[in-house]
Amino acid sequence: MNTFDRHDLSGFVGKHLVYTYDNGWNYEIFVKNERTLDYRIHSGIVANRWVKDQQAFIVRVGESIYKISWTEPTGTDVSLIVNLGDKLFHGTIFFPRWVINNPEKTVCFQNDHIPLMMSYRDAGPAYPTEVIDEFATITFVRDCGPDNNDVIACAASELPDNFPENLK
Ligand SMILES: C=Cc1ccc(O)c(OC)c1
Repeated sequence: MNTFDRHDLSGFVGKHLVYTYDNGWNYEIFVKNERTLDYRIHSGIVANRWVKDQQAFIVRVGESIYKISWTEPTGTDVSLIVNLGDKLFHGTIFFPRWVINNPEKTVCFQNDHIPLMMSYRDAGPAYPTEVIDEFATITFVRDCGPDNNDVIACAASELPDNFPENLK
């Protein structure tokens, strides 16, 4: 039997993480509550995109291992494994073809453009999907408490040059 309580997300909710994928893409996530995340993207094909209050499935699959899965208004599907004990992370991103063709269309504060993103999603093309399956290294972790709206509050391009060192 498991020695951990799979329903206990208290070791994960409120965590603020920065991680770098092996392909060089740098991402930042805040686990806002048991069902919600905020994030911003520092580099990669959609650098400077940021999102608040994305609804997600968040589950515990090990003593300090969590999985987060969601589908976005753009039609992009994401599933992440966050292994806090080993500072190891794995992300699988399923990009619709239109995002690969025109990534700049998604670079915004998405919350201000939800109907537009859904219209892009519905216009497609969706296929063939581009699957990005990459490990990442967690470079920064801190606790910010649940439902904190100050953690992800601007685009990566609007942060001070010394981020994230200034947050430690
Ligand atoms: C497409 C969104 C997306 C992709 C990979 C990620 O690690 C992520 O973290 C918040 C978000």
